[in-house]
Amino acid sequence: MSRERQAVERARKAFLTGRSKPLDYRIGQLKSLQRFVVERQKDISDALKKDLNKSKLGTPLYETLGLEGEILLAVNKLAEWAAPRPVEKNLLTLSDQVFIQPEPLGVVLIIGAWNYPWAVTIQPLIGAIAAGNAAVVKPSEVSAHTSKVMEELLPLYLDKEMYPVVTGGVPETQELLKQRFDHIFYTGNSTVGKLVMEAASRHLTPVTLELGGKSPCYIDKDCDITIACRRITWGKYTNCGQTCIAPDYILSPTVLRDVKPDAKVMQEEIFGPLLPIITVSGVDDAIRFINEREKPLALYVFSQDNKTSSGGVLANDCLVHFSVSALPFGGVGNSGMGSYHGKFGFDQLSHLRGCLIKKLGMEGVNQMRYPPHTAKKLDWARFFILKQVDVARVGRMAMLALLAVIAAVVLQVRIKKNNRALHANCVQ
Ligand SMILES: NC(=O)c1ccc[n+]([C@@H]2O[C@H](COP(=O)([O-])OP(=O)(O)OC[C@H]3O[C@@H](n4cnc5c(N)ncnc54)[C@H](O)[C@@H]3O)[C@@H](O)[C@H]2O)c1
Ligand SMILES: CC(C)=CCC/C(C)=C/CC/C(C)=C/C=O
Repeated sequence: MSRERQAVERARKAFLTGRSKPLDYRIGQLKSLQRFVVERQKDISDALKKDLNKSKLGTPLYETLGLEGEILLAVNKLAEWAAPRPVEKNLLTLSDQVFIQPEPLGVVLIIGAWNYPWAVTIQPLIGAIAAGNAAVVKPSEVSAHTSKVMEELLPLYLDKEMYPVVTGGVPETQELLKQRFDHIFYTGNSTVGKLVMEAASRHLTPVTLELGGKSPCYIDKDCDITIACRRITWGKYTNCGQTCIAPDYILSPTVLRDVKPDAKVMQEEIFGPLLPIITVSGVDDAIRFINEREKPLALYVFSQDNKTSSGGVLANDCLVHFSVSALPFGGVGNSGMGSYHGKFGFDQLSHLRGCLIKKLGMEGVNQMRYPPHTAKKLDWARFFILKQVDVARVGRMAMLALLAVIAAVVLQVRIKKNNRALHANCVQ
Protein backbone atom coordinates (compact mmCIF):
# COMPACT_ATOMS: atom_id res chain seq x y z
CA MET A 1 0.00 0.00 0.00
CA SER A 2 1.40 3.44 -0.92
CA ARG A 3 2.57 5.85 1.77
CA GLU A 4 -0.09 8.31 0.61
CA ARG A 5 -2.88 5.74 0.91
CA GLN A 6 -1.67 4.75 4.37
CA ALA A 7 -1.80 8.36 5.52
CA VAL A 8 -5.35 8.79 4.23
CA GLU A 9 -6.49 5.53 5.84
CA ARG A 10 -4.91 6.53 9.16
CA ALA A 11 -6.64 9.90 9.02
CA ARG A 12 -9.98 8.25 8.16
CA LYS A 13 -9.57 5.79 11.05
CA ALA A 14 -8.77 8.64 13.42
CA PHE A 15 -11.79 10.61 12.19
CA LEU A 16 -14.07 7.63 12.69
CA THR A 17 -13.11 7.42 16.37
CA GLY A 18 -15.13 10.64 16.71
CA ARG A 19 -12.47 12.38 18.80
CA SER A 20 -12.20 15.39 16.48
CA LYS A 21 -15.84 16.32 17.06
CA PRO A 22 -15.88 17.75 20.62
CA LEU A 23 -15.08 21.46 20.68
CA ASP A 24 -12.51 20.97 23.47
CA TYR A 25 -10.43 18.74 21.19
CA ARG A 26 -10.60 21.23 18.30
CA ILE A 27 -9.62 24.13 20.56
CA GLY A 28 -6.77 22.07 22.03
CA GLN A 29 -5.42 21.33 18.54
CA LEU A 30 -5.78 24.96 17.45
CA LYS A 31 -3.88 26.12 20.53
CA SER A 32 -1.12 23.59 19.81
CA LEU A 33 -0.91 24.93 16.26
CA GLN A 34 -0.59 28.42 17.72
CA ARG A 35 2.23 27.19 19.96
CA PHE A 36 3.93 25.61 16.94
CA VAL A 37 3.84 28.90 14.98
CA VAL A 38 5.28 30.86 17.93
CA GLU A 39 7.85 28.37 19.24
CA ARG A 40 9.11 27.32 15.79
CA GLN A 41 9.28 30.80 14.27
CA LYS A 42 13.03 30.38 13.64
CA ASP A 43 12.63 27.02 11.88
CA ILE A 44 9.85 28.57 9.78
CA SER A 45 11.79 31.65 8.75
CA ASP A 46 15.07 29.73 8.18
CA ALA A 47 13.26 27.38 5.81
CA LEU A 48 11.60 30.28 3.98
CA LYS A 49 14.97 32.00 3.64
CA LYS A 50 16.35 28.88 1.96
CA ASP A 51 13.28 28.29 -0.17
CA LEU A 52 12.38 31.78 -1.33
CA ASN A 53 14.93 34.12 0.20
CA LYS A 54 12.20 35.66 2.36
CA SER A 55 13.46 38.00 5.06
CA LYS A 56 13.39 37.25 8.77
CA LEU A 57 10.87 40.06 9.40
CA GLY A 58 8.92 39.54 6.20
CA THR A 59 8.03 36.01 7.32
CA PRO A 60 5.88 37.02 10.30
CA LEU A 61 4.46 40.04 8.42
CA TYR A 62 3.31 38.17 5.35
CA GLU A 63 2.93 34.58 6.51
CA THR A 64 2.57 33.78 10.19
CA LEU A 65 0.90 36.84 11.80
CA GLY A 66 -2.16 36.19 9.68
CA LEU A 67 -2.17 32.57 10.84
CA GLU A 68 -1.95 33.59 14.49
CA GLY A 69 -4.87 35.99 13.97
CA GLU A 70 -6.98 33.30 12.31
CA ILE A 71 -6.23 30.76 15.05
CA LEU A 72 -7.10 33.24 17.78
CA LEU A 73 -10.35 34.10 16.04
CA ALA A 74 -11.28 30.44 15.60
CA VAL A 75 -10.52 29.65 19.27
CA ASN A 76 -12.63 32.60 20.46
CA LYS A 77 -15.54 32.08 18.07
CA LEU A 78 -15.69 28.31 17.72
CA ALA A 79 -18.59 27.79 20.16
CA GLU A 80 -20.62 30.40 18.25
CA TRP A 81 -19.73 29.03 14.78
CA ALA A 82 -20.44 25.41 15.73
CA ALA A 83 -23.73 26.11 17.52
CA PRO A 84 -27.11 25.33 15.93
CA ARG A 85 -28.22 28.31 13.79
CA PRO A 86 -31.97 28.91 14.13
CA VAL A 87 -33.60 29.94 10.85
CA GLU A 88 -36.79 31.74 9.95
CA LYS A 89 -39.83 29.50 10.11
CA ASN A 90 -42.85 29.32 7.86
CA LEU A 91 -46.42 28.78 9.03
CA LEU A 92 -46.08 25.01 8.68
CA THR A 93 -43.10 24.79 11.03
CA LEU A 94 -44.07 27.43 13.56
CA SER A 95 -44.23 25.08 16.50
CA ASP A 96 -41.17 23.03 15.45
CA GLN A 97 -37.41 23.42 15.78
CA VAL A 98 -35.82 24.55 12.52
CA PHE A 99 -32.08 25.13 12.42
CA ILE A 100 -28.81 24.60 10.60
CA GLN A 101 -26.29 22.40 12.37
CA PRO A 102 -22.68 22.59 11.10
CA GLU A 103 -21.21 19.08 11.01
CA PRO A 104 -17.66 17.90 10.22
CA LEU A 105 -17.27 16.66 6.64
CA GLY A 106 -14.71 13.89 7.27
CA VAL A 107 -11.22 13.76 5.79
CA VAL A 108 -10.03 16.86 3.93
CA LEU A 109 -7.07 16.98 1.54
CA ILE A 110 -5.16 20.27 1.61
CA ILE A 111 -2.78 20.86 -1.31
CA GLY A 112 -0.63 23.95 -0.82
CA ALA A 113 1.33 26.17 -3.23
CA TRP A 114 4.93 27.35 -2.92
CA ASN A 115 4.74 31.15 -3.02
CA TYR A 116 3.32 31.75 0.50
CA PRO A 117 3.69 28.15 1.64
CA TRP A 118 2.66 28.73 5.27
CA ALA A 119 -0.24 31.07 4.64
CA VAL A 120 -1.87 28.95 1.93
CA THR A 121 -1.29 25.53 3.54
CA ILE A 122 -1.86 26.15 7.24
CA GLN A 123 -4.75 28.60 6.86
CA PRO A 124 -7.06 25.95 5.32
CA LEU A 125 -5.86 23.56 8.04
CA ILE A 126 -7.17 25.99 10.67
CA GLY A 127 -10.62 25.83 9.03
CA ALA A 128 -10.42 22.04 8.79
CA ILE A 129 -9.52 21.62 12.49
CA ALA A 130 -12.13 24.17 13.62
CA ALA A 131 -14.83 22.36 11.63
CA GLY A 132 -13.91 19.05 13.31
CA ASN A 133 -12.40 17.29 10.31
CA ALA A 134 -9.33 15.13 9.83
CA ALA A 135 -6.93 16.59 7.23
CA VAL A 136 -4.10 15.30 5.08
CA VAL A 137 -1.67 18.16 4.49
CA LYS A 138 0.32 18.18 1.23
CA PRO A 139 2.72 21.15 1.11
CA SER A 140 4.32 22.21 -2.19
CA GLU A 141 7.50 20.39 -3.18
CA VAL A 142 8.82 23.66 -4.67
CA SER A 143 9.30 25.15 -1.19
CA ALA A 144 11.13 21.98 -0.11
CA HIS A 145 12.65 23.21 3.17
CA THR A 146 9.30 24.47 4.39
CA SER A 147 7.75 21.19 3.41
CA LYS A 148 10.34 19.34 5.50
CA VAL A 149 9.71 21.56 8.54
CA MET A 150 5.98 20.84 8.26
CA GLU A 151 6.61 17.11 7.91
CA GLU A 152 9.01 16.90 10.86
CA LEU A 153 7.62 19.43 13.31
CA LEU A 154 3.84 19.57 12.89
CA PRO A 155 3.40 16.00 14.25
CA LEU A 156 5.16 17.11 17.46
CA TYR A 157 2.30 19.55 18.08
CA LEU A 158 -0.80 18.13 16.39
CA ASP A 159 -2.62 14.79 16.59
CA LYS A 160 -0.45 13.07 13.97
CA GLU A 161 -2.99 10.41 13.09
CA MET A 162 -5.67 13.03 12.45
CA TYR A 163 -3.48 15.55 10.59
CA PRO A 164 -0.70 13.70 8.72
CA VAL A 165 1.69 15.67 6.50
CA VAL A 166 2.48 13.99 3.18
CA THR A 167 5.40 15.42 1.23
CA GLY A 168 6.37 14.89 -2.40
CA GLY A 169 5.76 16.23 -5.88
CA VAL A 170 3.41 15.53 -8.75
CA PRO A 171 3.39 11.67 -8.49
CA GLU A 172 2.68 11.80 -4.75
CA THR A 173 -0.07 14.41 -5.21
CA GLN A 174 -1.60 12.32 -7.98
CA GLU A 175 -1.51 9.23 -5.77
CA LEU A 176 -3.27 11.23 -3.05
CA LEU A 177 -5.86 12.39 -5.57
CA LYS A 178 -6.76 8.77 -6.32
CA GLN A 179 -7.95 8.34 -2.73
CA ARG A 180 -11.43 9.18 -1.49
CA PHE A 181 -11.72 12.44 0.45
CA ASP A 182 -14.69 14.36 1.76
CA HIS A 183 -13.31 17.67 0.52
CA ILE A 184 -10.26 18.78 -1.44
CA PHE A 185 -8.84 22.22 -0.82
CA TYR A 186 -6.31 23.12 -3.53
CA THR A 187 -4.24 26.27 -3.92
CA GLY A 188 -2.19 26.77 -7.08
CA ASN A 189 -2.50 27.43 -10.79
CA SER A 190 -5.69 26.97 -12.81
CA THR A 191 -4.30 24.24 -15.09
CA VAL A 192 -3.59 21.91 -12.16
CA GLY A 193 -6.85 23.10 -10.57
CA LYS A 194 -8.71 21.47 -13.45
CA LEU A 195 -6.82 18.18 -12.87
CA VAL A 196 -7.70 18.31 -9.19
CA MET A 197 -11.36 18.86 -9.96
CA GLU A 198 -11.34 16.03 -12.49
CA ALA A 199 -9.81 13.64 -9.93
CA ALA A 200 -12.28 14.80 -7.27
CA SER A 201 -15.22 14.16 -9.57
CA ARG A 202 -14.44 10.43 -9.59
CA HIS A 203 -15.53 10.27 -5.94
CA LEU A 204 -18.00 13.19 -6.20
CA THR A 205 -15.76 15.03 -3.75
CA PRO A 206 -16.45 18.76 -3.41
CA VAL A 207 -13.53 21.09 -4.04
CA THR A 208 -12.31 24.50 -3.06
CA LEU A 209 -9.98 25.86 -5.72
CA GLU A 210 -7.89 28.86 -4.73
CA LEU A 211 -6.38 29.81 -8.09
CA GLY A 212 -4.79 32.88 -9.63
CA GLY A 213 -5.27 35.01 -12.69
CA LYS A 214 -4.74 38.50 -13.94
CA SER A 215 -5.97 40.94 -11.27
CA PRO A 216 -6.62 44.30 -12.95
CA CYS A 217 -5.85 47.63 -11.35
CA TYR A 218 -7.80 50.66 -12.54
CA ILE A 219 -6.43 54.13 -11.80
CA ASP A 220 -8.89 56.95 -12.25
CA LYS A 221 -7.68 60.35 -13.33
CA ASP A 222 -8.83 62.06 -10.13
CA CYS A 223 -7.10 59.75 -7.62
CA ASP A 224 -4.15 60.69 -5.41
CA ILE A 225 -1.49 59.41 -7.76
CA THR A 226 1.37 59.52 -5.21
CA ILE A 227 -0.44 57.27 -2.76
CA ALA A 228 -1.74 55.06 -5.58
CA CYS A 229 1.77 54.55 -6.97
CA ARG A 230 3.20 53.70 -3.55
CA ARG A 231 0.48 51.17 -2.74
CA ILE A 232 0.47 49.58 -6.19
CA THR A 233 4.25 49.29 -6.19
CA TRP A 234 4.09 47.54 -2.81
CA GLY A 235 1.29 45.26 -3.99
CA LYS A 236 3.07 44.36 -7.19
CA TYR A 237 6.64 43.88 -6.02
CA THR A 238 6.02 42.21 -2.63
CA ASN A 239 7.31 38.64 -2.94
CA CYS A 240 8.82 39.61 -6.34
CA GLY A 241 5.37 39.86 -7.89
CA GLN A 242 4.64 36.24 -6.94
CA THR A 243 1.41 36.94 -5.07
CA CYS A 244 -1.89 35.46 -6.23
CA ILE A 245 -3.63 38.81 -5.76
CA ALA A 246 -0.81 41.05 -7.01
CA PRO A 247 -2.11 43.72 -9.38
CA ASP A 248 -1.29 42.13 -12.73
CA TYR A 249 -1.79 45.09 -15.06
CA ILE A 250 -2.84 48.74 -14.82
CA LEU A 251 -5.62 50.45 -16.75
CA SER A 252 -4.34 54.22 -16.39
CA PRO A 253 -5.73 57.57 -18.05
CA THR A 254 -2.16 58.71 -17.35
CA VAL A 255 -0.17 57.21 -20.17
CA LEU A 256 3.16 55.73 -19.16
CA ARG A 257 3.60 53.14 -21.84
CA ASP A 258 1.18 51.51 -24.28
CA VAL A 259 0.73 47.76 -24.09
CA LYS A 260 -1.39 46.16 -26.79
CA PRO A 261 -4.34 44.18 -25.34
CA ASP A 262 -3.33 41.15 -27.43
CA ALA A 263 0.33 41.23 -26.33
CA LYS A 264 1.56 37.95 -24.76
CA VAL A 265 1.98 39.67 -21.39
CA MET A 266 -1.80 40.27 -21.38
CA GLN A 267 -2.75 36.62 -22.02
CA GLU A 268 -1.58 34.77 -18.87
CA GLU A 269 -0.97 35.61 -15.23
CA ILE A 270 2.43 37.31 -14.99
CA PHE A 271 3.44 36.18 -11.47
CA GLY A 272 6.61 38.23 -11.59
CA PRO A 273 7.84 41.81 -11.39
CA LEU A 274 6.36 43.11 -14.65
CA LEU A 275 3.50 45.62 -14.67
CA PRO A 276 1.96 46.40 -18.06
CA ILE A 277 -0.04 49.60 -18.37
CA ILE A 278 -3.04 49.83 -20.71
CA THR A 279 -4.56 53.16 -21.69
CA VAL A 280 -8.35 53.38 -21.52
CA SER A 281 -10.71 56.25 -22.21
CA GLY A 282 -12.48 56.05 -18.84
CA VAL A 283 -14.20 53.76 -16.40
CA ASP A 284 -16.66 52.28 -18.96
CA ASP A 285 -13.81 51.34 -21.26
CA ALA A 286 -11.94 49.78 -18.29
CA ILE A 287 -15.00 47.74 -17.28
CA ARG A 288 -15.44 46.50 -20.86
CA PHE A 289 -11.76 45.52 -21.04
CA ILE A 290 -11.91 43.58 -17.75
CA ASN A 291 -15.22 41.87 -18.56
CA GLU A 292 -13.92 40.59 -21.89
CA ARG A 293 -11.35 38.49 -20.00
CA GLU A 294 -11.38 35.60 -17.49
CA LYS A 295 -12.73 36.52 -14.06
CA PRO A 296 -9.82 37.76 -11.91
CA LEU A 297 -9.09 36.91 -8.29
CA ALA A 298 -8.89 40.56 -7.23
CA LEU A 299 -9.84 43.90 -8.72
CA TYR A 300 -8.18 47.11 -7.61
CA VAL A 301 -9.69 50.52 -8.13
CA PHE A 302 -7.95 53.77 -7.26
CA SER A 303 -10.52 56.52 -7.47
CA GLN A 304 -12.18 59.28 -5.46
CA ASP A 305 -15.43 58.28 -7.10
CA ASN A 306 -16.98 55.72 -4.79
CA LYS A 307 -19.52 54.68 -7.45
CA THR A 308 -16.75 52.45 -8.83
CA SER A 309 -16.41 50.59 -5.52
CA SER A 310 -18.41 47.39 -4.81
CA GLY A 311 -18.25 44.14 -2.84
CA GLY A 312 -15.39 41.85 -3.77
CA VAL A 313 -13.04 44.58 -4.85
CA LEU A 314 -10.39 46.51 -3.02
CA ALA A 315 -10.60 50.27 -3.47
CA ASN A 316 -7.57 52.49 -3.02
CA ASP A 317 -5.14 49.79 -1.90
CA CYS A 318 -3.68 46.40 -2.85
CA LEU A 319 -3.49 42.94 -1.18
CA VAL A 320 -4.73 43.93 2.29
CA HIS A 321 -8.24 42.49 1.87
CA PHE A 322 -6.49 39.12 2.38
CA SER A 323 -5.86 40.11 6.01
CA VAL A 324 -9.53 40.79 6.87
CA SER A 325 -10.88 37.57 8.39
CA ALA A 326 -14.45 38.84 8.15
CA LEU A 327 -14.27 38.87 4.33
CA PRO A 328 -14.60 35.69 2.27
CA PHE A 329 -11.38 35.15 0.30
CA GLY A 330 -11.71 33.21 -2.94
CA GLY A 331 -12.07 33.40 -6.66
CA VAL A 332 -14.80 33.06 -9.24
CA GLY A 333 -14.70 31.46 -12.68
CA ASN A 334 -11.12 30.96 -13.79
CA SER A 335 -9.75 32.30 -10.49
CA GLY A 336 -11.38 29.54 -8.46
CA MET A 337 -14.39 28.42 -6.46
CA GLY A 338 -15.29 28.44 -2.79
CA SER A 339 -13.89 30.81 -0.21
CA TYR A 340 -12.32 30.83 3.23
CA HIS A 341 -10.86 32.88 6.11
CA GLY A 342 -12.50 33.16 9.51
CA LYS A 343 -16.05 31.83 9.65
CA PHE A 344 -16.06 31.34 5.87
CA GLY A 345 -13.27 28.76 6.26
CA PHE A 346 -15.23 27.00 9.00
CA ASP A 347 -18.38 26.95 6.86
CA GLN A 348 -16.52 25.90 3.72
CA LEU A 349 -15.23 22.79 5.46
CA SER A 350 -18.45 21.97 7.31
CA HIS A 351 -21.59 20.26 6.16
CA LEU A 352 -24.33 22.79 6.89
CA ARG A 353 -27.00 20.30 7.79
CA GLY A 354 -30.60 21.47 7.55
CA CYS A 355 -32.53 20.18 10.59
CA LEU A 356 -36.29 20.16 11.18
CA ILE A 357 -37.48 18.58 14.42
CA LYS A 358 -41.26 18.31 14.20
CA LYS A 359 -43.66 18.13 17.11
CA LEU A 360 -46.12 15.24 17.13
CA GLY A 361 -49.04 17.60 17.82
CA MET A 362 -50.90 19.96 15.45
CA GLU A 363 -51.95 17.00 13.32
CA GLY A 364 -55.00 18.97 12.15
CA VAL A 365 -52.74 21.20 10.06
CA ASN A 366 -51.33 18.13 8.34
CA GLN A 367 -54.75 17.00 7.03
CA MET A 368 -54.27 19.17 3.96
CA ARG A 369 -51.40 16.96 2.74
CA TYR A 370 -52.98 13.59 3.40
CA PRO A 371 -55.14 12.05 0.63
CA PRO A 372 -57.78 12.33 -0.63
CA HIS A 373 -56.59 15.64 -2.12
CA THR A 374 -59.38 18.20 -2.47
CA ALA A 375 -59.64 21.75 -3.77
CA LYS A 376 -60.31 22.96 -0.21
CA LYS A 377 -57.14 21.31 1.10
CA LEU A 378 -55.17 22.84 -1.74
CA ASP A 379 -56.50 26.28 -0.71
CA TRP A 380 -55.26 25.65 2.83
CA ALA A 381 -51.89 24.44 1.52
CA ARG A 382 -51.64 27.60 -0.60
CA PHE A 383 -52.29 29.69 2.50
CA PHE A 384 -49.76 27.83 4.69
CA ILE A 385 -47.01 27.68 2.11
CA LEU A 386 -47.33 31.08 0.46
CA LYS A 387 -48.30 33.27 3.41
CA GLN A 388 -45.32 35.38 4.46
CA VAL A 389 -45.45 36.16 8.17
CA ASP A 390 -42.97 38.14 10.16
CA VAL A 391 -43.02 35.87 13.22
CA ALA A 392 -40.75 38.19 15.19
CA ARG A 393 -43.14 41.11 14.71
CA VAL A 394 -46.39 39.31 15.32
CA GLY A 395 -45.01 37.43 18.30
CA ARG A 396 -44.45 33.72 18.61
CA MET A 397 -47.28 33.10 21.08
CA ALA A 398 -49.81 34.97 18.92
CA MET A 399 -48.69 32.95 15.89
CA LEU A 400 -48.98 29.67 17.77
CA ALA A 401 -52.47 30.61 18.93
CA LEU A 402 -53.43 31.48 15.33
CA LEU A 403 -51.99 28.19 14.14
CA ALA A 404 -53.98 26.28 16.74
CA VAL A 405 -57.19 28.04 15.59
CA ILE A 406 -56.40 27.24 11.95
CA ALA A 407 -55.64 23.63 12.84
CA ALA A 408 -58.95 23.41 14.65
CA VAL A 409 -60.79 24.91 11.67
CA VAL A 410 -59.10 22.47 9.27
CA LEU A 411 -59.89 19.60 11.61
CA GLN A 412 -63.51 20.80 11.92
CA VAL A 413 -63.87 20.89 8.16
CA ARG A 414 -62.59 17.32 8.05
CA ILE A 415 -64.87 16.11 10.89
CA LYS A 416 -67.91 17.75 9.26
CA LYS A 417 -67.02 16.13 5.98
CA ASN A 418 -66.61 12.71 7.63
CA ASN A 419 -69.92 13.15 9.43
CA ARG A 420 -71.66 14.03 6.17
CA ALA A 421 -70.19 10.91 4.55
CA LEU A 422 -71.29 8.81 7.54
CA HIS A 423 -74.77 10.33 7.38
CA ALA A 424 -75.04 9.64 3.64
CA ASN A 425 -73.98 6.02 4.22
CA CYS A 426 -76.60 5.58 6.98
CA VAL A 427 -79.35 7.07 4.78
CA GLN A 428 -78.43 4.65 2.00
N1 LIG B 1 -5.90 31.98 -4.59
C1 LIG B 1 -4.90 31.80 -3.75
O1 LIG B 1 -5.06 31.87 -2.54
C2 LIG B 1 -3.53 31.50 -4.27
C3 LIG B 1 -2.46 31.50 -3.37
C4 LIG B 1 -1.19 31.20 -3.84
C5 LIG B 1 -1.00 30.94 -5.20
N2 LIG B 1 -2.04 30.97 -6.04
C6 LIG B 1 -1.85 30.73 -7.47
O2 LIG B 1 -1.05 29.57 -7.63
C7 LIG B 1 -0.18 29.69 -8.75
C8 LIG B 1 1.24 29.42 -8.29
O3 LIG B 1 1.31 28.18 -7.71
P1 LIG B 1 1.80 26.88 -8.51
O4 LIG B 1 0.69 26.26 -9.20
O5 LIG B 1 3.01 27.29 -9.26
O6 LIG B 1 2.18 26.03 -7.21
P2 LIG B 1 2.90 24.62 -7.05
O7 LIG B 1 3.81 24.33 -8.18
O8 LIG B 1 3.44 24.64 -5.68
O9 LIG B 1 1.70 23.60 -7.16
C9 LIG B 1 0.64 23.57 -6.23
C10 LIG B 1 0.41 22.14 -5.76
O10 LIG B 1 -0.06 21.38 -6.85
C11 LIG B 1 0.65 20.15 -6.93
N3 LIG B 1 0.77 19.79 -8.35
C12 LIG B 1 1.53 20.40 -9.28
N4 LIG B 1 1.35 19.82 -10.48
C13 LIG B 1 0.48 18.80 -10.30
C14 LIG B 1 -0.10 17.82 -11.14
N5 LIG B 1 0.21 17.75 -12.43
N6 LIG B 1 -0.98 16.94 -10.61
C15 LIG B 1 -1.29 17.00 -9.29
N7 LIG B 1 -0.77 17.91 -8.44
C16 LIG B 1 0.11 18.79 -8.93
C17 LIG B 1 1.99 20.43 -6.29
O11 LIG B 1 2.53 19.26 -5.74
C18 LIG B 1 1.66 21.47 -5.24
O12 LIG B 1 1.39 20.90 -3.98
C19 LIG B 1 -0.41 31.08 -9.26
O13 LIG B 1 -1.33 31.03 -10.34
C20 LIG B 1 -1.02 31.82 -8.10
O14 LIG B 1 -1.81 32.93 -8.47
C21 LIG B 1 -3.31 31.22 -5.61
C1 LIG C 1 0.79 42.78 5.78
C2 LIG C 1 -0.62 42.88 5.42
C3 LIG C 1 -1.43 43.93 6.06
C4 LIG C 1 -1.22 42.08 4.52
C5 LIG C 1 -0.60 40.97 3.81
C6 LIG C 1 -1.08 40.93 2.43
C7 LIG C 1 -0.44 39.80 1.70
C8 LIG C 1 0.97 39.89 1.30
C9 LIG C 1 -1.17 38.79 1.33
C10 LIG C 1 -0.66 37.63 0.59
C11 LIG C 1 -1.81 36.75 0.40
C12 LIG C 1 -1.45 35.46 -0.22
C13 LIG C 1 -1.18 34.30 0.65
C14 LIG C 1 -1.43 35.38 -1.53
C15 LIG C 1 -1.16 34.22 -2.28
O1 LIG C 1 -0.46 34.17 -3.25
